[in-house]
Formats: sequence, C-alpha cells, structure tokens
Amino acid sequence: MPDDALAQVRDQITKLDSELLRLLAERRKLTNEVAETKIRHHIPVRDVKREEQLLVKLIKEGQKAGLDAHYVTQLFHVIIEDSVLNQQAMLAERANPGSALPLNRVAFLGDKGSYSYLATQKYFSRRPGELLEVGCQSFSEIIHKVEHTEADYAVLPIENTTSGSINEVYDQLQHTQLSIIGELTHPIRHTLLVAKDTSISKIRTLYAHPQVFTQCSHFLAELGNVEVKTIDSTSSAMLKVSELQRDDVAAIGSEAGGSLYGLLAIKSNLANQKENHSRFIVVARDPVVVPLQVPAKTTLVMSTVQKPGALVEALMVLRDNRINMTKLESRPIPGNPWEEMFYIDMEGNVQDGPVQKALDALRAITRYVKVLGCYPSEEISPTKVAAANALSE
Ligand SMILES: C=C(O[C@@H]1C=C(C(=O)O)C=C[C@H]1O)C(=O)O
Repeated sequence: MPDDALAQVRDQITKLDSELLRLLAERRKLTNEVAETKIRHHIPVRDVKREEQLLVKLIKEGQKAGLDAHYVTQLFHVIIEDSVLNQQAMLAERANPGSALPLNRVAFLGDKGSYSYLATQKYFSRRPGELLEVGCQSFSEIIHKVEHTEADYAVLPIENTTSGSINEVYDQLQHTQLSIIGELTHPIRHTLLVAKDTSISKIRTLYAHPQVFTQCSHFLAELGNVEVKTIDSTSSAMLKVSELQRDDVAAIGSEAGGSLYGLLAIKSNLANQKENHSRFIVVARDPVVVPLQVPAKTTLVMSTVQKPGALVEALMVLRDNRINMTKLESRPIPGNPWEEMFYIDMEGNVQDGPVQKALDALRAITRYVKVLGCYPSEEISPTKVAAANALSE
C-alpha cells in the first residue's frame, strides 16, 4: 500500500477510535443516570437478567456485522464491569456523606510504576477528589502513615493467584485499628524490562521483588547464568535498571510501569500461571457503610478455643446463616506457639441480618472475633450467555 493510502486509512481508524471513546464516555454517563434511579428507588446495582438480554442482542447483531460471539462477549464484559464498578462507587459515596476528600493521600508499596501504584491509580480513578501518591518502603510504614494521619488510605496487596496470601499484610492487620473499606483485583503481567535494546541471552543481572521471583520461578529456572537480586519493590527494580543503563541488566515489572521509567519490554507473560492477578485491600482509619444494594464482603479475624473441632464449629455458623465464605487464612499468634488467628472473608453486609446473627454466634463460641471491615465487593463475575443460545433464536 503506498504511504499516503496507508496514512489515509490510519487516519480513518484514528477517527473511529476517538468516536468509540466518545461513545463509551456517553454510555458511562447514562449508566450513572441509571445509578441515580437505583439510589432513589433502592434497586440493586447489578441486574444480571438485563445484562443477559443485552449480550444476547449484541452477539446477534455482532454476528450480522461479522464480529464473532467471543469478541463481542469479551468486549462487553469489560464495558459492563466498568459500569457496575462505577455505579457501586457512586452508591458507596452517597452512603457515606462527607467522607469524600478533595485530596486522597494514599500510601502504597514502592513508587511510581509498582503494581501497588497501578492498583492505587485504578481504584481512585472511580472516586472523587485528587490523588496524592505516598510511596513507602514497607507494609509497616504504610500502616503507620495512615494510623498517624500522614495518609488517608493504604492500598495493600493481600493475595495473588500464583503465589497465594501475602502473610506480612495479614500480620499487619492483626495489630491495627484501621478498617478495610474496599478491595480490587488487578492483573499482574510480569514483563522483562531493559534500559537498552538487548536480548535475553545477554542479561546477567536481574532485579525484582521476592514475590515476583516466586511468581516467575519457572521462567527463572530456565534463565541459567543470571544473578538474581531481590529488591524492596518493583519500582525500585525499574529505577535501578533505568539508572544503570546497561544492556546486561533487567528488571521484572509491568509494561505500563516500565514505560514510566523509559524501559523496554523484551519478554512478557513471565508468571508461572497465565492468569496472574493480585487482590488488593484498601484501608482507612474509619469504617464505611456499604449500601445494601451493593454486593458486600465482610472480613473478620478470630481465634478459636483450644478444643477439637473448634474451627469446624465456627465455620458451621456461616453455613447455618447461609453465608458464603470466600477465603480462609490462618496465621500464627506471636508468643503463643501452635495457636492460630483465622482470617475469614465472607459475602455479606455487617448491617444485614445473616452477618449480624453469625457474628453474635461466633462471639459466643470463640475466644476473640473482630470485624476488620465491610466493603463493596469488586469481584464482578461476568454474565454468561451461551453463544449458541444467542444465535439460535
Ligand atoms: C446500567 C445498568 O446497571 C448494570 C450495568 C449494566 C450495563 O452496563 O449495561 C446492565 C445491568 C446492570 O447490571 C442497568 O441496570 O441498566
């Protein structure tokens, strides 16, 4: 294709992409109007039936336009997830009048470009007020900053789909008076980042956070003659590589983060598992009220009495109240060998009957129970429609 013809078609594509963005912004505005009605009439945010109808219609229309069902479904999952999360954030804000700050000072691990930084940006992009990032060197520093009003919120990674729970964060939660007020999941796409155009075979030194090494152990095992250096955060690893400007030094981090340091990605998908996500919690000094129209999660920490079956008994309380437990984690209690603290995430709102009843029952049979927070659940499971159904009608 001659250069000017290529430029012309690209020009049309650029215009179409801008138009798509404009339409998406318009759609978002309309869904915010829907949220206003839901607030007035106490209607739940999520309407899976409506989503199904919409998807079936779109899959059919897409098919006629030459777009396959999978593509249309994937696209609209992202769009609908965004709409549901925005509406949830709107409702949560209204349920906590006066809580919105003009400036949100948020403490997180690392600096610009760390995964925690990217998660922080994502979470606060849906919330009013400006964001002031407060990068920290350790989880205890993050907690300290919020406890001592040097920051308003903290964003902390709590678990990863490849490496599991982040014990240090659980241990911090045992001692703090802060409350969990939100959660989010963020895809972790580990990429090999370099400062200069080079190849993997030339790399001799590799910087990354220890969690990252765990998540990429298969890739690292294949690397061979490379000195692996652990560093306190992904952003420190990226900064180091950008400062050194050598063709035999690399860092592992996200491509988006690396671009903030002018780094090039020479290999992506380094994690052992293809689907690598981290779940982050957002904590603040005061708890929040979660409106009943929004799916909520409650996290508690408890220690059971020392007798056989004590944990089972506690879990039966959840079953008896038809509460779905989404996570159970145990951590040692310092100074009490072989005793454990149990952390439980469950679906449900502390203002609602079943969770209140369960908490009362747990208080009666355990040594200690504390609610660490009740917050809107950001795990938006995508609505499924069988493409065959959509196309057969
Ligand atoms: C916008 C709405 O809220 C949610 C988001 C939807 C969407 O983005 O299309 C559809 C149904 C709801 O789960 C709605 O109820 O119409």
